[in-house]
Amino acid sequence: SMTLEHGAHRIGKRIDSKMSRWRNYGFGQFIHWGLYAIPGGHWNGEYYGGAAEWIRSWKGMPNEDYDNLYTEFDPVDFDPKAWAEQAKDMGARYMIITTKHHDGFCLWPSEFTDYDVTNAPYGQDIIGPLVEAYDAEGIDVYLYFSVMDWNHPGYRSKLETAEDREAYEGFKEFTRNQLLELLERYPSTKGLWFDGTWDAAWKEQAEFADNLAMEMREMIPGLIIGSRFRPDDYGNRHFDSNGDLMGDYEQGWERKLPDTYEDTKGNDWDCVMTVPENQWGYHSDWRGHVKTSYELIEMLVKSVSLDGNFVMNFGPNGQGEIRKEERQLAKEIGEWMHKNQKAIYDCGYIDWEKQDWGYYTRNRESGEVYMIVFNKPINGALRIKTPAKINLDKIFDLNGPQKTYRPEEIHRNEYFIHLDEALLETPKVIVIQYSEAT
Ligand SMILES: C[C@@H]1N[C@@H](C#Cc2ccccc2)[C@H](O)[C@@H]1O
Repeated sequence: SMTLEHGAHRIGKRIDSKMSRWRNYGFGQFIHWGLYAIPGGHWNGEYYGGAAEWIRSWKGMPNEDYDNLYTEFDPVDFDPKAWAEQAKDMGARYMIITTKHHDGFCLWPSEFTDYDVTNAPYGQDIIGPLVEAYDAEGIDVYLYFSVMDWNHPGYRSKLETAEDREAYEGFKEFTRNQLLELLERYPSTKGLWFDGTWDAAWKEQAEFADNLAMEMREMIPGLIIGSRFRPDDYGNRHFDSNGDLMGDYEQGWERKLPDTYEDTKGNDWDCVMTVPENQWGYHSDWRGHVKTSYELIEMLVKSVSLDGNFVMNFGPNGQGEIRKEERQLAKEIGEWMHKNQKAIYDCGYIDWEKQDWGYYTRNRESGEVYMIVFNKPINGALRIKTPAKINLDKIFDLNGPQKTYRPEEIHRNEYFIHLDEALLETPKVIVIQYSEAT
């Protein structure tokens, strides 16, 4: 392997209690909110087919028109307590809020730029009340921060001239100042979710990013930072030039899921997921497929079954309201979570052979296994194959009358259990208590 100054500084998972808390969340909420919510995917009567939070990059939106949107930002319906209660009811255990997206507009009063909420009609801090409201609900808050910043004069996507490099030094200082400012203002945050770090200019900043990450971790010991922040000595991100994960967990699963445990490389990871195909910020005209609560629950379950966290995105509108489609999804997912959260919280992967009926999760403390059944076979027989020396001691429904199942052995370590239900209305959880033969 290569000698790297600024590659991975740890091989394998973090095992401290703060990271265990992160690992056990299971379910999180992403919130993308900012100036892009005002146009909501339209400008001058034209429909923008891209991701709403990228509308500034569209030829139909002149940059100066976008950059002046801050003069209209006055979300009179913003109600952080209502958002936090909804997240609690949905069963989210952490929340990631965009403090600054690629456009550079800051949802907190920043000392280092005028392009922030204090200079908009709204005039007040948005991040502080959100942190407070979510902390009050016991939901941990993480701060999303885009390094790429289209508003800052020193930002460069690549460094070609001496002038570029000069300007970029100022941009790096600005970036550091804003990050330390966020940790100073919101010390209860548990971590940072970085984005906008794919530029060539940033990929040359291995030493700067490494030192900044260390500085932030000194400010808040145990701070959780994923694989999307630092480039290594050769500009590699997520995994360094030796293939080792950089940061505390893998942030590569954006709008996609791993299919097998091997795909996760045995690392901690999160999947961040949009409700439409590709809209993070508010778009008033969702086209194409909009995911149902069934699909989102399956993605959540699949994530946990593969040792990851699933983070579902919400995009409040320009008035600060959460749209009805998202409210309905939160309600439906919450109904399932209220009855089945035991199969999600504090759970992760178990190396039993995946079956067509659905997914296994395993509680990391108790060792209790959960079968989460999505696909009932025509004959109602659910196959269970375990590694050798595993005894199935007790099998019963998580909900409803405590129905117990008698496994029918069909081969060594292979069984059927038989469902009574003619039809499953929602994904069904069955509990397996097992022991290992000594
Ligand atoms: C978490 C998500 N990352 C951002 C992006 C992107 C992007 C942009 C261009 C090509 C590929 C990905 C989205 O705007 C959203 O914030």
